[in-house]
Amino acid sequence: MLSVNQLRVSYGESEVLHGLDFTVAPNEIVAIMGRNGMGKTTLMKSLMGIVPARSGAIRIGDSEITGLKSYERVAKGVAYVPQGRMIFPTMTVQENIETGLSVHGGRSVPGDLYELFPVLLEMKGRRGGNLSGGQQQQLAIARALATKPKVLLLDEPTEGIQPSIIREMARTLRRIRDEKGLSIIVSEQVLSFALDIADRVLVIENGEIVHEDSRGAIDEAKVARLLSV
Ligand SMILES: Nc1ncnc2c1ncn2[C@@H]1O[C@H](COP(=O)(O)OP(=O)(O)OP(=O)(O)O)[C@@H](O)[C@H]1O
Repeated sequence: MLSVNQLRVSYGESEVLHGLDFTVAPNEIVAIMGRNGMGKTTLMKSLMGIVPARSGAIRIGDSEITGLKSYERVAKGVAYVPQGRMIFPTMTVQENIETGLSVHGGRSVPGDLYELFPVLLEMKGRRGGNLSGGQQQQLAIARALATKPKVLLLDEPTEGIQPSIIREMARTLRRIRDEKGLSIIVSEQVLSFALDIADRVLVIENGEIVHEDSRGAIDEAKVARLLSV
């Protein structure tokens, strides 16, 4: 569904991603792991069109999206849950989700979103800023799903979230993948969460993919070593 070829990204003269190659299939969850500063957020932002690619190609199916603006990528089926969630704090839960509907001209929040996240139904009239961190993360995921994506990008979704909620989030993401057949890319530093959800783990170090394992054959010790300083 998503393919990335020789993707290079720079900030000014400083190249941060040095020619990444990977694909993500429909129904597949890929975890991009790596220590702080290794380029995970930059990769997410470049897939979303927030930072430009210096060279290389990003495709959704056969359609190249490398030069497209972010909103055009959303229309092509890419959705993004940024690090820190970035929900709209003064808008209600329902209004936050509705911002995602406009992409396809929908008016009301589809029931299946509230089915995935019952807590959001309970709180639909509350301001986003008054929700807990875990609830805001669910809201950010619901808002992304409202755009009916083919590829869902999540940047460090577990950051600042308590362990019981992280386990629930893992279950929900697997359910979303199974029910909607999405490709999910999640950047992560928490190994237990990645092992819980990922069909494949890629480890990024200094802007290059240095290790790749598939579910069932994940070399936990090696990945843990790459994640430790
Ligand atoms: N706007 C920017 N201008 C210049 N350099 C940047 C910018 N954003 C990030 N960088 C640099 O790019 C490199 C990769 O950063 P990035 O944020 O992608 O890493 P990360 O793996 O997501 O880390 P974290 O886990 O802390 O979010 C780092 O060396 C960082 O200092």
